[in-house]
Amino acid sequence: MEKTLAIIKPNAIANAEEIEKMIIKDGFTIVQRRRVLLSKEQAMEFYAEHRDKPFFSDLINFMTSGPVLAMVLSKDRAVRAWRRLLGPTSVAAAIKKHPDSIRARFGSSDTENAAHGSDSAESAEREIRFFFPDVTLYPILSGMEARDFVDDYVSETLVRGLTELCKTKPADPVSWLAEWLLSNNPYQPVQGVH
Ligand SMILES: Nc1ncnc2c1ncn2[C@@H]1O[C@H](COP(=O)(O)OP(=O)(O)OP(=O)(O)O)[C@@H](O)[C@H]1O
Repeated sequence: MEKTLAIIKPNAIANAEEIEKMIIKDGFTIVQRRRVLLSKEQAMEFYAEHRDKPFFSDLINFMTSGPVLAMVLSKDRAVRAWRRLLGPTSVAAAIKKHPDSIRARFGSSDTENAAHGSDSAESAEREIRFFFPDVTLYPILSGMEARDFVDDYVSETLVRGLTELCKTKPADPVSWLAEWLLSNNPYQPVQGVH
């Protein structure tokens, strides 16, 4: 499944719930979500390619004027599908040509156009890293591949954890097991020594 980055911009954050419903209805899975207030430096880095455009300072002021909701969306051809649901950059064009699109419904001007979407798979990867540095971008395994992965990397540790759980009998077994698995994961990332 392809992934893309969606941002609900400050002028549409009050409509985030309704926009999320549109996203789900369109068949996307929301893999990650994070509400953040961008600093000017972060917004300038994110929109660096537009640094010489006349609308750049308005864009930076707008994007830092309130919280944004960043989401990783997953679906077959997610980049293209999300941009279709967004509608054109210009809100006037969106209202005219795609009145059901997110920008037509929730945008208020060419800058305050409600939401963002990555423009290619490459941009999506970079932009997802920007907001979610820890996210796994590898495809989610299914079927035999998933079973092999569980056999090779999960079962042994999980059985050890469940055995300890039975011995310990904690009040909240789910949280206890989650903590135990985090502390006993044999595949923890190793910190390099520089
Ligand atoms: N002509 C313009 N006047 C004012 N603001 C603009 C204009 N063109 C773009 N912007 C603002 O800059 C953002 C980035 O522009 P870009 O050309 O990358 O559009 P986009 O790819 O449709 O939008 P986004 O990158 O936010 O998904 C736009 O979403 C909009 O907020």
